[in-house]
Amino acid sequence: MSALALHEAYLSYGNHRVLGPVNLDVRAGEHLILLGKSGCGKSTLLNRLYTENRSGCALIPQDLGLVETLSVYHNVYMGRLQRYSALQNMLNLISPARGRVAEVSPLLEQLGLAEKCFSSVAELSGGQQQRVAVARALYQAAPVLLADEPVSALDGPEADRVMALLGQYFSTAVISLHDVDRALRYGQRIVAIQNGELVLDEPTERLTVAALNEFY
Ligand SMILES: Nc1ncnc2c1ncn2[C@@H]1O[C@H](COP(=O)(O)OP(=O)(O)OP(=O)(O)O)[C@@H](O)[C@H]1O
Repeated sequence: MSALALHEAYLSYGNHRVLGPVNLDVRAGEHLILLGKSGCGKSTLLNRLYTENRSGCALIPQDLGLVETLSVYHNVYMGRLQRYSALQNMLNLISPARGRVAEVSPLLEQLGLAEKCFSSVAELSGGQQQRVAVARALYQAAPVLLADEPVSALDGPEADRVMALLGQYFSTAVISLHDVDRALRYGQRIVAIQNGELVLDEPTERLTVAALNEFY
């Protein structure tokens, strides 16, 4: 069953065509990794998938989309903002609801952020901020994850832990990465972008690091 699909799609900014025609079916239950040189169009593709499937997707954007003046807790809570009334959201902003804190805390624990729950995001390192964006996506618990280089600011072991966590929480995901070795370890299917086209679309088991390095 297809979870997300684009058929004969052209992705442009004004007159500048970035990708197209794009034909892509993301099947429910698969982890698809997007690879390709900087500027090839990975974010553009992820953003289009999100724009067309907003209600069913959790997005970790490349710029993280955090509110730096708010606490870690409040940023993670934003993953479920739509589930609550405006009044509940406002009250929670002033005084965090105990039940919600109890839901968010284990996620922060898993991401090594437990002690930062009520710190403002502005006070965190880049890697910590990236983990807050990951926690917000986990908390949202949407059927599909769209993630744009979600571990780029993390060291190797931490990046692997976060990738494993994303895999555990989301059965269906489209994730852009720059690390081909990690792509082979975490993806079931790899799509590479080059010169405005999806030039490779293969199950991971048919691919090697050397084959993927061709796209860099
Ligand atoms: N808002 C925008 N307006 C105009 N052009 C844009 C915009 N965003 C991206 N582009 C252009 O679209 C192309 C694809 O950019 P995109 O950010 O999708 O690449 P990417 O593969 O995600 O790159 P990176 O790996 O560096 O994040 C680039 O040529 C970029 O300059």
